[in-house]
Amino acid sequence: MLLAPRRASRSGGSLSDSPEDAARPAPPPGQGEDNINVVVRVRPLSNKESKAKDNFVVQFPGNGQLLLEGAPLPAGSSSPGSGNASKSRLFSFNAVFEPGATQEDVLNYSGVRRLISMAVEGFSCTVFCYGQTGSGKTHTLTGPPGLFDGQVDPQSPDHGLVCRSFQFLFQQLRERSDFHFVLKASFLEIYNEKVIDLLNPGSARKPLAVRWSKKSRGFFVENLFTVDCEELDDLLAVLEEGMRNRSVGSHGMNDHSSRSHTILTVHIAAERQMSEDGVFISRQGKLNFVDLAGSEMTKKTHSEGKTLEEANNINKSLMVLGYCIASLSDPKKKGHIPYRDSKLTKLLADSLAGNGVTLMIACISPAKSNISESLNTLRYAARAKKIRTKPIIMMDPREALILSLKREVAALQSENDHLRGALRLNGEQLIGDPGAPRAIGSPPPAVDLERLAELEANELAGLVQHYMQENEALRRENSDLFSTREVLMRDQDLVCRENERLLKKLEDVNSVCCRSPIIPARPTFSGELLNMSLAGSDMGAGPLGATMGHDLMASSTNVWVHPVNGGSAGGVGGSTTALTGPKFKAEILEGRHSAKPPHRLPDSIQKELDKRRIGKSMTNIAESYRDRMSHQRHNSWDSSKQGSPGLGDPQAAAPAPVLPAQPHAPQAVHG
Ligand SMILES: Nc1ncnc2c1ncn2[C@@H]1O[C@H](COP(=O)(O)OP(=O)(O)OP(=O)(O)O)[C@@H](O)[C@H]1O
Repeated sequence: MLLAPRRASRSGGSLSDSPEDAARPAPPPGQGEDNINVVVRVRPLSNKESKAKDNFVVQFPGNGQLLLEGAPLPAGSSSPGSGNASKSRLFSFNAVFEPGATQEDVLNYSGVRRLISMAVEGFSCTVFCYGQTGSGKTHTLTGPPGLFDGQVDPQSPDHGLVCRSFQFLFQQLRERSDFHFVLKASFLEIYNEKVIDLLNPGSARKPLAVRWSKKSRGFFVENLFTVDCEELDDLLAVLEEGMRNRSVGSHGMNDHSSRSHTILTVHIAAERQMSEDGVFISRQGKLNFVDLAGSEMTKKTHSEGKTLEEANNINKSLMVLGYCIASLSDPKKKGHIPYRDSKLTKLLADSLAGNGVTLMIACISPAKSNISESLNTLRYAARAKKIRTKPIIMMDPREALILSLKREVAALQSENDHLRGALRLNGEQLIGDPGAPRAIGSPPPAVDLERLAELEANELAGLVQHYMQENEALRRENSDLFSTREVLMRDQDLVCRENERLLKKLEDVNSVCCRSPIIPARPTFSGELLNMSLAGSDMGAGPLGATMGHDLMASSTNVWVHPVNGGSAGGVGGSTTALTGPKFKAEILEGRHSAKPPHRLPDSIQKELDKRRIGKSMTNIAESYRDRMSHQRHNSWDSSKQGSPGLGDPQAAAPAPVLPAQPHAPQAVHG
C-alpha cells in the first residue's frame, strides 16, 4: 500500500493550522506580544549528496518536531576515549516542512498568509530565510535558479513564497473594497556591508546610506527607489528586476550562491473614510522578504579572493545577527542589543524586536555531511523562537485615537447587548431597553437582586451605566411633569378667582332679590335642579321627563323656598310649571300665591337644603366653570382637534367632567 508522503507537520503554535486560519483577523494594536514564529524546511538531498551516498540524518516525529540524529556534542562534553560522541537532538517549531513539501505547502502552512493579512491591516511584517549556504533559502523564497531568466511565467509551480504571497496579497486587497490601497515596492541588497538599490543600481552600484529616523524611530535607507505598484504584474516586475540585479556567485557548495542579503519590501498604505463627516483612517503596513546569504565554512566552499571576502562579510553580519538574536531571546540580558554593528541588523531591528510580526524560515540540508551547520541553524532558530515582539499598527496618532475610540464604543455596545442578554431570566426582561425611549408612567425596570452577586465586574459597571442613563431620562421626565403641574396650578388659580367673582355676583343678585318689595322670593335651585329645570320643557315633553319632573317635585327636599317671603310653589306635589312658568308669574302678580302663608319645611330638611344650597351650588358653578376652562386649555394645547365644543356650544353647558386628577401626558404639553 502506498502512503501519501507527509509533507508538513505543525505544532499548536501561533501560526495557522489551515489555509483558512491564515486569513484570520489580526490582533488589535498594542495588545499583547507575539513570539517570532519559526518554521523549518528540510530540502531533499542534492545530487551531489546522493551521489556521495550521504546519510539522511533528519527525522520527523510530527507535531512540529524535528529529530537530528547523531548531532555532534559540543567540544569538551564527551568523555575521554568515547571517540566522536554524538546524540540525537529533538527540536520543536511552529511547523516543519519535509523534503516532499511543495512551494504551495509552504504558503499554506507556514503562517505567511496570516502575516500578509496583518500587513494589510497595517502591521510591519517580515519573513526571513536563514541557513547555511545551499540549504534552500533562495529556493524557498523565490524559486530555483534560472526561474527569472527570460520570460517569467507567473503560474509556474516553481515560484517561491514571494510570488505566491503577491498573488495572495492582491486577493486580500480585492476583498477589502472598503479601503483604498496604495502599494509601493523597493528591493535592496547588502553586499559586502554596502546597501545597493536593486531597482536602480546604476553602473557604479553606488551604495546608499542607512540612517536613523527620529519620526519613525527606526533605521531607513536614504534615497532608496520605490516603485508604485497598481497591479500584480507591477510587483512581479519588481521581483524579476531585483532578482536579475542581485549578486550571485559560485562556490564549492552552490553553483548559484547568493553573495548578498536581499530585502524586498512592499509598503501597503490603506485609507478608509470612517464617517460621513470626512474622517479618514490611514495605515502603513509593510511586508519584508529577507533572503539572507548563507553562512559558509570557507574550508568547505573553497572560497578565495572575491568570494572569500564576500564570505567573510556574510559571516560577520550573520554573527552580529546571531548576537542580537541571542540577546533578545534571553530575558536576563536586558542590556545593549548590537543592532548598529551591521547594516543587516540595523534594517532588521524592527522586525526582530520592535513592533513587527516576524516569521523565520530556517532551511537545512538533511545530509550527514552538513550536520554541524544544520545543528547551528536549528539552535539559532530555537533561540529566535523565544524572541517576543510587540506588534502595533502603524498609523497617525490622531487617527489611532479615533480608531481606538470607535473600537471602545463598539466594545461598549456589544457589552451592553451581552448585559441585556445576561439579565434576561426565564425569558422575562429584567431591565428595559436603554436604547428605546422610555414611556412615561411605565414601571421602573426591575432587577433581580440575587443575580447581581453573580454578575462580573464589567457587567455591574454596565448595569450602573444603564441606570445612570435611565436616571437621566427620569430626571427629564420629572422636569416635564413639574412644568405640567405648574401650568395646571396656574389654571386652578384662575378658576378659583373666577369662582370667587361669580359667587360674589350671585350674592349681590340674591341680596337685591331679598330686598326688592315687588320681586317675590325666587326659588333657588341646586345646580342639579337648575340644570334639569332649564331643560324642563324638553324633559317634561317626554315620558322620561315627565317621570323625572314628577319625582323631583314629589321630593320637596330639592326645593328651597325663601324663608322670609315664603314659597308659593303650592306645597309638596305642586307642578314645576306652577313654579317657573308664566302662569306662576301671573299668579304672583294677582297676589294669589303671596297671600298664602309660607310653607314651612321641617327644620332638619330645611337645614339640609340650606347646606346644599350653599355647598352644592358653589361646587357646581365652580365645576362648570372649570370645565369650560379645561376645554379652552385643551383646545390651546391641541390645535389640531377641530370641532371641539367651544363656549357657545350647547355641549359646553352639559355637566363637565371634573379636571383630571392625572397630570396631562407630556406629548400634549410639548405638542
Ligand atoms: N526544497 C527544495 N526542493 C528542491 N530543490 C531544492 C530545495 N531547496 C533547495 N533546492 C535546490 O538546492 C540548490 C541550492 O538552493 P538555494 O540556492 O536556494 O540555497 P541557498 O540557501 O539560497 O544558498 P545560498 O546561501 O548559497 O544562496 C538549488 O539548486 C535549489 O534549487
